[in-house]
Amino acid sequence: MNDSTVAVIVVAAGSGTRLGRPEPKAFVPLGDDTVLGVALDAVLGMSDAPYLVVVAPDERVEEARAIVAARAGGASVAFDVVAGGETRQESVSRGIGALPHVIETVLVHDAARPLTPSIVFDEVAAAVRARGHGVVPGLPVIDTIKRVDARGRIVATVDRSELAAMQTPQGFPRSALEHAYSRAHGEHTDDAALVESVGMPIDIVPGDARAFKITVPADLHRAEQLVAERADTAAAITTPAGAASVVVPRVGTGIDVHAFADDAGTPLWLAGLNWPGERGLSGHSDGDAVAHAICDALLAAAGLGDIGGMFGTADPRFSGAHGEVFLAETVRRLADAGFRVGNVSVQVVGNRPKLAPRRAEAEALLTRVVGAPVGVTATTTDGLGFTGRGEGVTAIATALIVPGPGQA
Ligand SMILES: Nc1ccn([C@@H]2O[C@H](COP(=O)(O)OP(=O)(O)OP(=O)(O)O)[C@@H](O)[C@H]2O)c(=O)n1
Ligand SMILES: C[C@](O)(CO)[C@H](O)COP(=O)(O)O
Repeated sequence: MNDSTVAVIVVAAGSGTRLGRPEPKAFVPLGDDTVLGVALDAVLGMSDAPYLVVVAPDERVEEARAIVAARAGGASVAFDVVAGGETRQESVSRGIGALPHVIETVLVHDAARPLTPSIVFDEVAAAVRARGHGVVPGLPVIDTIKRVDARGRIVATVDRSELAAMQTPQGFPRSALEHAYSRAHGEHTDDAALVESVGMPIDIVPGDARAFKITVPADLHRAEQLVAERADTAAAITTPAGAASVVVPRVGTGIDVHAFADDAGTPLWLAGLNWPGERGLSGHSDGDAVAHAICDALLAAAGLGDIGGMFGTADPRFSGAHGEVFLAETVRRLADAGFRVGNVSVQVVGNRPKLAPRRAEAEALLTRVVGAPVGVTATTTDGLGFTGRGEGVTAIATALIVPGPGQA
């Protein structure tokens, strides 16, 4: 058995009213499994197996125990299953009550977010241990948000740069979580809100688009598609029949360089974002080297040429055009050619802008436009070369794409 001091409480006791299925949401089929089963696989994929507490509807505790035992036994993971309460908060509270004494770090996770990658659990647990206080994954808010009155009339537009959409797993030192649960008043929709309410600090780390919550039928449909894609990939790689028709992914590389503009008033657009206060890049379009490098990597992988060949270098229709325009069209052309994007990794080389504070925002925006995970990293060249002298920016992208039937 594991001797971890980390526990994950998986809350699965909700009824799933908004999903509108006869069975509670965690027991709804997902692929050849259930929502709960898929969520547990993600937890059990952590690099160090945690202690597991599953909180199930009162009448489904034994069914949940069988689902957990089938997996946790093989993984030598110690676990408990307890009955939940009327609200999520009550269910979490009952999960906390089932923690063994040795546990020091607690992650609370919604079973309703079954496709959360295991690495998110690892990162949240590591961050809680390193910082000694609460850590929750969040994504930047992409839509414009309005405050609305009871009549449905807009009262104000909220500054979304101050907002983040909360996901789970939400991690806390055990002592902080227990303290907050023993002191908090009223009902809170997540554990961070409850811990905040007693004045304890919580940090946000980047969430993951795959950690979306299954709330309404469209979410379940999206999860089913992702699970089916995962199963197809696994079958292609692991089964003898699949080996004969294995789908070979393709990779492509793209590099783009733009000089900083002479005019200090030129706005900077990079990674799809506007960077107020930073000098812009020169170019026929908006000079977004990150978006352009990604386009080249995608086009190269698909054998569709490059961004210059596709959009020209002086077409007046693209004068000042934002990177999103080129990216969206590139992805569309790939789809027409029978490819879908697996993932993209792009590195920015330059002194400015400092990417780290807005990395999550850039990744979320690019991920949305590309329709697949986009990771963004940044580095400097220790003062060497044109990037080191602060004369411009380089971006280097690698894209992995998957051919559809007939393309392999
Ligand atoms: N009494 C409750 C309510 C919710 N949850 C869990 O909290 C997570 C987030 O809740 P939500 O997605 O809102 O689930 P439901 O309450 O089931 O959905 P609905 O509000 O549509 O009924 C889910 O994993 C759910 O199982 C729980 O354990 N106990
Ligand atoms: C915990 C949570 O998933 C964070 O986003 C969310 O608050 C719970 O969902 P609900 O729909 O508010 O119950």
